[in-house]
Amino acid sequence: MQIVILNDAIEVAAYGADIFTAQLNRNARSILGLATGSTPVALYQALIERNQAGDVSFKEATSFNLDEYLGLDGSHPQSYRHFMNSQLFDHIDINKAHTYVPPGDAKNPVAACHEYEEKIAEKGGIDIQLLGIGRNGHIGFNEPSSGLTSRTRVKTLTKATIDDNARFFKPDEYQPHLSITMGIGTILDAKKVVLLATGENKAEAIQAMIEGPLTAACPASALQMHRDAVIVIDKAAASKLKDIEFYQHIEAENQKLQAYLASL
Ligand SMILES: N[C@@H]1[C@@H](O)[C@H](O)[C@@H](COP(=O)(O)O)O[C@@H]1O
Repeated sequence: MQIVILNDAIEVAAYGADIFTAQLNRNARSILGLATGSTPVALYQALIERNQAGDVSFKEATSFNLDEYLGLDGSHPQSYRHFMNSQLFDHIDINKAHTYVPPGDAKNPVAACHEYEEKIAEKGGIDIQLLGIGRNGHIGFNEPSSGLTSRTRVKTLTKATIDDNARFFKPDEYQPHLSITMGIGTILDAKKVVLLATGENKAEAIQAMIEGPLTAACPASALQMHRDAVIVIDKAAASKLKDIEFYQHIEAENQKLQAYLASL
């Protein structure tokens, strides 16, 4: 894991946007794995600005989202398809036919999960996967107890996640308790993984993910097994890490090494 600790959410979003911009400028046909939640919004805003300024293009890119609520179709304002359209796709030059979100209205959700996996494989796999993290350590909608090699499937949400996401729904609005989510195995197959987290309410999950044991009790801890996982967090989200100074030291050394390699 590469652990990058920055001052605040603005720096985290800019750092994440730099990684995605570099990826797309290296390979315009990149297969992007995208995420929802409030954390990536600022990163998407940065990408929209860069796209409109002509600094990065999504014209040739393809995207796969991590998850979707089961029971909501894409026109529902709380669906993740709607979120992606309004927060990113409507404002950039991506071909929407090349943006995939698990179908929350699938008649046969189990078959839809298999088809989603097949589609990812058909496109050649995900080059770079963006992730947030739930307070209970979930990634996508892989709640605690999720299999560490799981694939895209229907998952039941925990009460904690339903409560955390209730803020997006009106008090009398139906809030799904089921989802379709990429599995942890699906996420680990991405060539690169970038997890963003900000704020003190993520500090416990971040500590468990980085310093805790590899365990289904903290699904994000599976990223310890990924060969190219970058964890970008602000100081508040890093505040419960026991070895924070060591991680900062490693990153400083890493930057020196990168500068040296670039000078060769
Ligand atoms: N399925 C999403 C996750 O992918 C996301 O990481 C999490 C945290 O969201 P936020 O960034 O709003 O804290 O929310 C939802 O549960």
